[in-house]
Amino acid sequence: MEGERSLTYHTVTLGPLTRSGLAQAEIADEHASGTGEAPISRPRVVEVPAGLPGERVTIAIEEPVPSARRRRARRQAPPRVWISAIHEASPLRVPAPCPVFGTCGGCQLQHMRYDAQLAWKREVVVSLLCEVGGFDALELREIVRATEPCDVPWHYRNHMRFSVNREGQLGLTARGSHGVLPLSSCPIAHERINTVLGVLARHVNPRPQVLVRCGAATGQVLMQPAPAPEVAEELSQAGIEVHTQAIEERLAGEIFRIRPSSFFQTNTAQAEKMARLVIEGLLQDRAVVSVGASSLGQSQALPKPALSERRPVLADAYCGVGTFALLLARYAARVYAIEESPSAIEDAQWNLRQVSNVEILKGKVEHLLPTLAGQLDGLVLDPPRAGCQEVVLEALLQHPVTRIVYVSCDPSTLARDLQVLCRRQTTYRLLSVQPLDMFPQTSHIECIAILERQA
Ligand SMILES: C[S@@+](CC[C@H](N)C(=O)[O-])C[C@H]1O[C@@H](n2cnc3c(N)ncnc32)[C@H](O)[C@@H]1O
Repeated sequence: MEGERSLTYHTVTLGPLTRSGLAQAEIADEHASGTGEAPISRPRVVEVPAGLPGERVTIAIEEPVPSARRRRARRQAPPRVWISAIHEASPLRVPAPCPVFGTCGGCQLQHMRYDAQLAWKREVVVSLLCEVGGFDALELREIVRATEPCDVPWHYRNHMRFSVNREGQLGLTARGSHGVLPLSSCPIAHERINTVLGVLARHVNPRPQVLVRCGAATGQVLMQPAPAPEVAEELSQAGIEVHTQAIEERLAGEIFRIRPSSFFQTNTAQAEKMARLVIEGLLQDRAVVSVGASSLGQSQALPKPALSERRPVLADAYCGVGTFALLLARYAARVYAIEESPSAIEDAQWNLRQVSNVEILKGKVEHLLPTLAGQLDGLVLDPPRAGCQEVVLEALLQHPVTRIVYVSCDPSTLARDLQVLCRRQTTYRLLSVQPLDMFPQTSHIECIAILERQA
């Protein structure tokens, strides 16, 4: 009936996790037979937040209210599902510290032991590389490394975008809805962001959103919009001097300026490891640099380049504020840094102001890389979640580059692009894929893949 919600309870054994980190549960769904006889029972799979494979649980399912708009669009909203009782818990289950875990759209895995999160992430990568990438499961055993853990898998996020509800309360949005869950702290936000959140929770905040960023290594805090004077005063008493235009962050011994809308890696400690993996992946065999796995995560300047070799010509495609370009400059004859966002370009120009061998190319990678690829010895690709455009991959097939390091925040588009580069054509060989836990407690997976041109 229109406007009435239906709520049912089912006791089930939970199946595997989806790639979004939700447990699958099969239930029997009853439909009217249409003949006036007994209803027909059909199996249906629902996705259960905060569940783990093999657990015996009772789940509550609240069907959405059918709206005329959705009926016209022939689109049914997913039901709201939650665990109402756990009868047999998985040995992988741990208490989730966040009171809104399971309801909040931010985290999916707080209830899972951290070592199991890491193992699950590797499995997701392997299965996508098999199913989408067309790679053989046996060869992937060697190629896909164990997920690189985050040393402290809490309070790592240096960037949070909070939503503000009609009452001016700040929070994160509930899973599958626009409803705001008011918060005064978040267990994955950096402690300085939580200090800000604690102060803002006592005030009526401007809608629709408040962005808070902090330099994990510098301690600087940026807010947008700028806080009202009385809020700024309270923040100052809490030890936070607010920046509104840009902050600085230190990574691998270099300082980067970051403006509010420029991309910067969300987890500074893991970004440091990533930077080392990128440099190592691109240059290791050139005897230009040796950055062993043992040095991962050490917050110090990168090693000096050897002087013996011809220095390579490199490109940092989708370069953001110039992170990899700046770190690679000392090892290269020339680095081309490609970026389309005006804000990130402005930051990159500042961050690269003291290096003379980096050229910033403003525009889309798909427009600029095809004419550049033929000159390159090495390339970093770090696209957004959508992965690389077909024209970018085509250019890399037409003009093979000796080494490519592909940094990906979505293993499904990584697998799709690797299929083109290494399987549809065998122009490149996949040397390694290193999952790196940039986003602990969530289902997001970051990977660094290293490709070599086939002889
Ligand atoms: C995942 S971020 C990587 C940034 C940088 N490599 C880093 O580690 O900080 C992707 C970047 O690509 C830029 N971008 C997205 N689509 C692009 C395109 N088609 N051409 C050029 N840049 C693009 C975004 O503005 C963003 O800065």
